[in-house]
This record gives sequence, C-alpha cells and structure tokens, in this order.
Amino acid sequence: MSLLPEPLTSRPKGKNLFWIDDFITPAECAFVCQELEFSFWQRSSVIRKVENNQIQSMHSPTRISETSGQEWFSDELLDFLQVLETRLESLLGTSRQRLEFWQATRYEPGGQFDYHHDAGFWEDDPAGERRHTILLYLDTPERGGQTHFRAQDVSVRAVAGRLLVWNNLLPTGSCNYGMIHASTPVLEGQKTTLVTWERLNPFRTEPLN
Ligand SMILES: O=C(O)CCC(=O)C(=O)O
Ligand SMILES: [Fe+2]
Repeated sequence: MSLLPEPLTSRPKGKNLFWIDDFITPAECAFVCQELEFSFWQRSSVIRKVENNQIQSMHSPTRISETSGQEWFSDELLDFLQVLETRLESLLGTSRQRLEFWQATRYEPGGQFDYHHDAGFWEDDPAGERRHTILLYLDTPERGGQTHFRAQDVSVRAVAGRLLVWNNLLPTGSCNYGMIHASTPVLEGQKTTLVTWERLNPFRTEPLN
C-alpha cells in the first residue's frame, strides 16, 4: 500500500481542461521552489501580433509577475524536469520534443496576468500552434491567484502540486478563443508556477541538458 495520496483528476465535462492533484509531491514542490530562489528572474512579458503578422514579446501592465526561463535553471532542477517530462509524456501521449522550454513565474500580492489566449500566434511557425498549456502550481497562495477561464466559467485554484492542462485549439487546429484565461490577482501569499506548452510539431532541436 502506498502512503502517498492517489493523484485525483478533475475533468469538468466538455471544457477542454483537466487538473490532477498531487502530480508532484510537497517535497518536490519545495525542492523546485528552493532551486528557483537563486535563478535569474526578470519582469514577465506578453506576446502580441504587430504589423506584418510579426510576433513581439513586450512588457505590459496587463501582466504583473516575474519570469525565469529554463536557460537559468540549475542542473539539479533540469534533472528534475527530465523526470517530470517523462510523467507528462505518458500522461499526454506526446514527446518532449514537442514541449517548449520551461518558464517559471512568480506572482506577489497584486500580481496577475490579464485575460489572454496562449495560441493564435504560430500558425505559420514550423513547430505549429500551442496545443496544450501545461501549468504546474508550486505553492498555494492564501487568497487569489486562481486560473480563470471566463468563457468556460471555470476557476482553478492554485494549489501546490496541482497540474492543470488545457487545450487551446479547435479540432481544426486553429485557436479556440473560448479558452481565454487569466491568472487572477494574488491577494495574499505568493504564487509560483512552472509552465510549458505542447506544440503541434517538434519544437526542440537540442536536448535539455
Ligand atoms: O498562472 C496562471 O494561472 C496562468 C498562466 C498563463 O496563462 C500563462 O502563462 O500563459
Ligand atoms: Fe496563458
């Protein structure tokens, strides 16, 4: 008999999203947060389409948080991500080659990410659109910080160890604008996440480490 809690999957009917509690253990959450403490954090950016369908990454008052990209992660954290990706490959039936590089995000009280779409920018990219968003909550803010899908009327609480996955695309492969979502303001405590996106085609040309 295992003493670890059984992972519990919640899948609201017809909503293109699900979450799994205890996808990683409290000890793993603590380990990742500790490794991230000494990572290099920068103000988070948003993606916009500008003239000629060009994509630009820019700072915006609609996103108040800090981001640390995988290029800043410690070797120990990269080793853990290998284990995590193996779990994700079997969960989603995908290959890690399709995953973008990981980003950590942290929100302090007042931090938020206003309503936006994760897809709709990469129809002409060789790696294709962002099919799935894969979001892992690493800590549990006392108040606020839910991921809110306003057109789906679904709000998911940030709980340490919870994995949230949603599909950004319609069956045709184009952006499902019904998956518009936000990270609602953190009101008390801190919210830290790890996020990646599964593209339709291979994204990584080199191994992780
Ligand atoms: O942190 C969240 O709850 C949502 C994050 C998000 O939407 C994103 O990183 O694209
Ligand atoms: Fe998003």
